[in-house]
Amino acid sequence: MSESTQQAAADEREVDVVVIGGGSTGENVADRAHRGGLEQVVLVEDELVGGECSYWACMPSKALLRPTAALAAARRVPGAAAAADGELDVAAVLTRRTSFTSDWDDSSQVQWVEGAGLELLRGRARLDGPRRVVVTASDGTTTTLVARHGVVAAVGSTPSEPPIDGLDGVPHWTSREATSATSVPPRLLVLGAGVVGSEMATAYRRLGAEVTLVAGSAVLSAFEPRAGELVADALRAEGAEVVTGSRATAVERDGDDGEVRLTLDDGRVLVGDELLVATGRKPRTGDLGLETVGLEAGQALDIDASGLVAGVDGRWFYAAGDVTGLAPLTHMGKYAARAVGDVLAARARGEATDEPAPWTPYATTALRQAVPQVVFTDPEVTSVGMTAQQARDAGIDVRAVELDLSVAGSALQADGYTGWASLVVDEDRHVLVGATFVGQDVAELLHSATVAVVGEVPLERLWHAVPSYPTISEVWLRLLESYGL
Ligand SMILES: Cc1cc2nc3c(=O)[nH]c(=O)nc-3n(C[C@H](O)[C@H](O)[C@H](O)COP(=O)(O)OP(=O)(O)OC[C@H]3O[C@@H](n4cnc5c(N)ncnc54)[C@H](O)[C@@H]3O)c2cc1C
Ligand SMILES: NC(=O)c1ccc[n+]([C@@H]2O[C@H](COP(=O)([O-])OP(=O)(O)OC[C@H]3O[C@@H](n4cnc5c(N)ncnc54)[C@H](O)[C@@H]3O)[C@@H](O)[C@H]2O)c1
Repeated sequence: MSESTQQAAADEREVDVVVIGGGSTGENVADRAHRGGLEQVVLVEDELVGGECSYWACMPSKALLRPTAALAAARRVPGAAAAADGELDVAAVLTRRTSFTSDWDDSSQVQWVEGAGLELLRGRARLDGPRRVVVTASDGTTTTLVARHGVVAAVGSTPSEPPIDGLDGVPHWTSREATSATSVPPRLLVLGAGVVGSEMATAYRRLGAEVTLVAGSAVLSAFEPRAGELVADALRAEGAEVVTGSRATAVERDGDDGEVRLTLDDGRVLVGDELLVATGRKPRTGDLGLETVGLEAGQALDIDASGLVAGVDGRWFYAAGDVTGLAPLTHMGKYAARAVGDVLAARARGEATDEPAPWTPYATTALRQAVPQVVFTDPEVTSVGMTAQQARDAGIDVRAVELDLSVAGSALQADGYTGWASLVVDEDRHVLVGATFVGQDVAELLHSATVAVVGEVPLERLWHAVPSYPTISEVWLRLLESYGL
């Protein structure tokens, strides 16, 4: 027992489960474990209950994007366009965004936690050896929890920034400032053209900023290459500058909020009034006490199919959500959370002792095989499963079919509709292992592809899933025809 734990011994309590992190993932683990029959489930949260998604990620970012997408959509439909020729009301957009974050107040989520029968403990949690968690409250008092059935790390991730000369000393935006800003900078530099960079470049361009998007790679390089090309084309068409294949080497700023100058590896210097660094995320495990259970501080937590962390003795330490480095998305964190909460309850009853088989109730198979994602740029980019290249790299005998998205439904949706779609087929099994749709309003098309991938529906049977006319879903028919059905 460490010195800090000895001091806190008077406050030591045994409980069923400790969930560290009250974000969307942690809330769901705790709820499922409790519903499964575990009475004393303690949720430990250091900041706002609800985590990144509610306050600085999904909700506010989509709230910034949605009004601009609605306006752009109306302007693409003659007749409606005439009624939509005014200016975007930026103040109203920001106000609505703030309402979606409940003004960064977590009272309603706290109410939900309490109503669900969970115990909320405010403070910073640290592991202190197997099954032990020391929680330090903001006034310095500590509580030691000893978990009978398990400890779950659902601590999320934080921005990861590249080593750029001067960056540490220059105040700049991360996704938190970009999603909570109270005004729009006249000129915004965005470093990183992944999901955060592409979405925020779209939002801020449409809110009136001059935007320059810079990436070492192509835009949205984790997706099919055509998806990123179409998003880059659209951003350029709306007046943003898109610089790909360039790395930033140095940054400087006049004072704390003056002009920012970003130097690129080809010598160019970009100038802006604000800089958003959106170059990926890292697991929030730097100060979690991982070394007290034989793991390395700062590492992503490697999990088995039931969420059990690899490299730790005994069956008590689980992880879910961004901290695992797998599919850092709210819906996938919650999917993993359901499995972990359920398996904790099952194992407390003496059931589910082995690692679960793929696609069985306690398994998180989709985390590795069928991750759906929507990027809310315009065009939207949606994908599930593997890109053609990823499938080839995995040794699958692949055939990819792709086409421009142009069907009666898309023509009706918007004049000049621009879109693209592809299917990645495993030729041995004749099933889909991946799909991508790009275009306005394709987000709702994605779940059909997810069902096809997860269900391993043979193409010959998929042929009988007839898309309604005239909808954008008709692209499914065109894709299957292109395949040769
Ligand atoms: C700008 C942006 C937009 C995004 N948009 C989307 C989207 O549209 N759709 C989507 O699916 N995903 C989106 N994501 C990803 C999504 O936000 C994350 O995948 C999700 O929030 C992860 O949830 P989590 O519960 O694992 O982690 P978090 O939400 O980060 O929650 C972890 C919680 O743990 C707490 N915590 C950490 N360490 C401790 C500790 N030691 N003690 C106590 N508490 C601790 C933190 O305070 C935090 O509340 C977006 C991300 C960003 C950055
Ligand atoms: N709609 C959504 O689902 C949504 C929205 C936002 C974020 N997210 C989640 O958040 C995660 C993090 O997003 P992100 O955009 O921060 O990361 P990301 O991994 O998607 O993209 C990082 C980008 O930074 C670039 N980059 C890295 N180092 C660089 C350097 N030194 N110089 C220039 N460019 C550099 C990369 O080339 C890439 O374009 C995503 O993986 C996603 O899961 C999801």
